[in-house]
Amino acid sequence: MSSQRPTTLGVKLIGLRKAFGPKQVLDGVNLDIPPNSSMVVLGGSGSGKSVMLKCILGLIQPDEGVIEIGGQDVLKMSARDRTALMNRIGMLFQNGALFDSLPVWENVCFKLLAQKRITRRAARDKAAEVLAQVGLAASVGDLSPAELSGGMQKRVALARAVAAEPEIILFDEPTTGLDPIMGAVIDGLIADCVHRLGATAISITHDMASARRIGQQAAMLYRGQVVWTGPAAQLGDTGNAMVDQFARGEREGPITMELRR
Ligand SMILES: Nc1ncnc2c1ncn2[C@@H]1O[C@H](COP(=O)(O)OP(=O)(O)OP(=O)(O)O)[C@@H](O)[C@H]1O
Repeated sequence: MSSQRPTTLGVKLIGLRKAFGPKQVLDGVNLDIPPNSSMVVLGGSGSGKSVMLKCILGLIQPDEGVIEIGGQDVLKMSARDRTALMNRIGMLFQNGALFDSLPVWENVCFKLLAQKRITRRAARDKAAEVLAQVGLAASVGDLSPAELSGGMQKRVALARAVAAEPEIILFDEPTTGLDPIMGAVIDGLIADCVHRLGATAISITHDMASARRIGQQAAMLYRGQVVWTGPAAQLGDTGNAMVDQFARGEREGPITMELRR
């Protein structure tokens, strides 16, 4: 994969709302992720982080609000234009979501093969090239995902997310379940891939070390809204009691008190 132009695609969410039944999960989310920047999104379990990513990806239709990608309102686009735009986005799903019925190389090139952008023979070579970028030997391409360790599965999932050279990449908890060293390795690979592609990145993580490694900016979702944005390097020392409590993992603070009510 050659080094690419920095993307011109940024993502802007304006007043995004989504309810499931009586549960208002997103309640007016505003967030601006400029082109070629990296944003990490924090928030408690069930705060709507994955729902937000799925809205951006077009997998969930929001009830209200605007999703602008590259300055265009995607909710008002024709289905065809939207599909073309979505093809410029890659996603690393929580738990990898690899297909055990396919060998690793087909997983890595799944999107390119499905869209007939590549022959099967070329896909094998492409998979070997992208696997090398995440530190895996070409021979791993012939294995089933079920034969791999958790860390290797995350590398394969990362390879799959970047194989089609997306301009926007969404990462949903890319290091959850890994030991701290493997987590740091995956963070390094994520940062390398995003940099090489010149991509815009949005990552969900519960790991503050990871957030500081992969994010320039951070945002915190709470009660369906973004309550803080700022430099990821400041996490734990932002001066915002809610964010600092969350980043430091402290039991006492505004978030606990609300839970006790
Ligand atoms: N398709 C769906 N149908 C109904 N409810 C849903 C659906 N998707 C998500 N939810 C609900 O929306 C809420 C937010 O879910 P979401 O997965 O976005 O949380 P999260 O912030 O990513 O949490 P975690 O950190 O635990 O992964 C949860 O209460 C969840 O049950």
